[in-house]
Amino acid sequence: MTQYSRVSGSVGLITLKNPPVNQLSAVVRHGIVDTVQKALSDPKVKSVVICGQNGMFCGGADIKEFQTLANMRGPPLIPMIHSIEAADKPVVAAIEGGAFGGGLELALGCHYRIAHSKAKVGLPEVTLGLLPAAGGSQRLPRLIGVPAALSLITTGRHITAAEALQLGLVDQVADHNTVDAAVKFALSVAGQSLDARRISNFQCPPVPNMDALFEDVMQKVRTTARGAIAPIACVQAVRAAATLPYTQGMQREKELMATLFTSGQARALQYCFFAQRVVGRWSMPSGARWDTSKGRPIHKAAVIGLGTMGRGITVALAQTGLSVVAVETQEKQFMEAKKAVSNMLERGAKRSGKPLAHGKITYSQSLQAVADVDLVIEAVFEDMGLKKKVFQQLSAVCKPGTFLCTNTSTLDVDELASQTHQPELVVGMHFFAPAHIMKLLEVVYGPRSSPELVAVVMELGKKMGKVSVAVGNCRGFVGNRMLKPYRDQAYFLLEEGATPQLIDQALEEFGFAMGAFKVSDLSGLDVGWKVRKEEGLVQPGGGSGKSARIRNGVRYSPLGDLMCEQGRFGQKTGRGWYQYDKPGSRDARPDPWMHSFLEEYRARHGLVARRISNQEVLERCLYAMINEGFRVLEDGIAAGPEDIDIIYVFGYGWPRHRGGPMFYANMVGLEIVLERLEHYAQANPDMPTLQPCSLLRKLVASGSPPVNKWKEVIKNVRSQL
Ligand SMILES: CCCCCCC[C@H](O)CC(=O)SCCNC(=O)CCNC(=O)[C@H](O)C(C)(C)COP(=O)([O-])OP(=O)([O-])OC[C@H]1O[C@@H](n2cnc3c(N)ncnc32)[C@H](O)[C@@H]1OP(=O)([O-])[O-]
Ligand SMILES: NC(=O)c1ccc[n+]([C@@H]2O[C@H](COP(=O)([O-])OP(=O)(O)OC[C@H]3O[C@@H](n4cnc5c(N)ncnc54)[C@H](O)[C@@H]3O)[C@@H](O)[C@H]2O)c1
Repeated sequence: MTQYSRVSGSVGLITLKNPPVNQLSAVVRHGIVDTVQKALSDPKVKSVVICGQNGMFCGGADIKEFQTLANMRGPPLIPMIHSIEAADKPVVAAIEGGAFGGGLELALGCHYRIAHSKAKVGLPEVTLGLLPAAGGSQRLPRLIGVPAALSLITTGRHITAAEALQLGLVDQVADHNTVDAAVKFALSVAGQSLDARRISNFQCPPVPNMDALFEDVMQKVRTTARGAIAPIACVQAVRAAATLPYTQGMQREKELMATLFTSGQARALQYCFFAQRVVGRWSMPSGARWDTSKGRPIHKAAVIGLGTMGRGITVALAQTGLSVVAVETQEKQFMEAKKAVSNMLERGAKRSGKPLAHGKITYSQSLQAVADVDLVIEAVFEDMGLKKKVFQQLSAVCKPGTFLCTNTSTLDVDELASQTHQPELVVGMHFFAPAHIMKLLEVVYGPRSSPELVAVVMELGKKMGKVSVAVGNCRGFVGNRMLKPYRDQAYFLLEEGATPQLIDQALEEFGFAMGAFKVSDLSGLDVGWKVRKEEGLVQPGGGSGKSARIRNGVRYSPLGDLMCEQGRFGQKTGRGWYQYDKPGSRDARPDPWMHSFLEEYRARHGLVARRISNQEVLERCLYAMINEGFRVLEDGIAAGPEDIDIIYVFGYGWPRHRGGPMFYANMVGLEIVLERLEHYAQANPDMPTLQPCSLLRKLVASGSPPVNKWKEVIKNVRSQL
């Protein structure tokens, strides 16, 4: 709703009231239209201020209303904003908290904008698969110029009030009560001419070499968009602002929006927006939940092992303001880590403009130094024997009640918990490399983990700026468990006739940041090789005969092992599935050696290469992964499809505009996924990961309900077990 009052004698004050972010629902739009009308027709009112309740101006259009255009009721935003701009009394937007999307567009329709110094503004529509279609794409370039508008609209980034002032997006920044400041300002401009304040009348500030600018931006956007269409439409809309009269520009904005609105991408991105919030409302099979479990404050934390991961985790913790004890036993690593952490912190401070967090870290080579910390994150080598020893030591050294967390990527968290005096105080905190940058944190609880600890760790993840997802304990947890069948299929396709480039290209065209083989080169082929050797899966020379490609009755590809035997560990050795200029280089080039290597391999194993289509690559890799996702849901390892999707979008480079693997399966059609899996499983009886999981069958049998209804089917399936 919208509240109206007259203040300071002659200022009409309109307050948007629609928790949580004063989003512009139909009722709010009605309220704005009515109250603006009231203010303009009241002769005692000389100027108007629009603000939002609870320290928030407006979070934009109500995204929940975006199911279909036809469902949108109430006054449309565009004429509402036009009538504010056309008003003959000055209208001032008092921006507290934030003005985003339609909220900022509303403010751009006002004649003046005053923002609190802590407020943020932005046009994040592109992140929802849309563009600022209530005039934002046309007004912003007219106000702040084409280059700055392109930067804001194509990225959706939020900017501070200071930056907004510098760009001329707001007229004044207030340090104290913004509404009071806006009312004072409104009184001071009452009666003044508004001709020069209506942005739609402005010409875009001229840009030299405009064609070149747009070509350049379009090229950059196409490269980074990875198949997303909204950023491209945003450039086209700004181009219309720069080249067409306002009314025609608005028409173009409308046409572009109509295309985006009905695209599956907008649905996927809006699903991701809500899914990200759903995963914050975690629950455990025991019934413990986010809203009934209370954590306790963490003042001091420790990190054990300062290798690749430990360094990033130390930085992420220090940046939250915590005191951190960083422990590393090897002298060389110890010295290198200190330098590396310090450099990472400096770079982070430069990027964020926030002060350095150096002083908060103390370094030690002894585990005794962690005796008084509240929480420990272990990040030593991925070796169960070593980790068990470290957990026994931690349990002996730490004060009672200390939370013990492991950053293992695959090992059994319960087994580690069983090494300690208080197994209920042990969970996994699975960060992704680089740990201070990557957004995802998998929080892995076991059957004994205390809800208090899960609450603490989820909260800590939030403070570190992570998207934390609580999942159950199993090999590889959710992310790496689902990655295995995906990778296996990529290897099998190589054996059957594909090349690393062919597979990667298909996956990158789909929208992945990197294909499976480029990722493998980046993370190092030796990591998996070590694990497979420990598991007794590796036969020197790849073995021969039928058994060479079968392990425990299941198809196995020794290709990765053979690559490692040749010292081809990926980027670190300058050779892997691709070749690189030198070790450590990132520029992957196809390696002709690979051709003869694969030919020789196929000949040895009696395999006849066939043509593999992009469709087969996508179906086999993605559907195998999705099938495992259904098993994860069936096993209760993830609470719902949203958890899986968020893990993949934030941790594994899954294209956000495709919503995550489970949402994608739903978009493709569960019956189609089932049919294709059945087809491939029949052709490959030695690949059980292609055998459709029973939950997928049950979902199809219950009419393929939309993804937000799956939880009900899963609940029924579990209750029948
Ligand atoms: C032809 C047709 C013409 C159409 C015209 C188009 C107009 C326009 O260009 C389109 C838009 O404005 S598109 C919109 C452009 N605007 C945006 O993209 C801004 C989206 N919002 C945000 O980025 C963040 O919420 C804030 C930064 C506002 C606050 O961050 P924070 O303090 O960390 O809080 P939090 O945890 O994030 O959210 C709290 C709760 O609020 C909920 N909710 C939030 N916004 C909502 C909305 N607009 N709606 C509904 N709900 C919204 C959110 O779901 C959550 O509830 P839940 O029950 O837990 O799920
Ligand atoms: N590298 C990744 O991409 C990645 C991603 C997610 C999780 N992980 C997991 O994180 C953990 C660490 O991986 P990493 O890549 O950082 O390994 P790393 O080899 O880079 O670092 C491990 C560090 O631990 C130190 N260490 C060993 N024993 C120790 C002890 N008893 N006390 C203190 N320090 C000790 C080593 O000296 C080394 O510096 C592993 O469990 C791994 O599975 C790694």
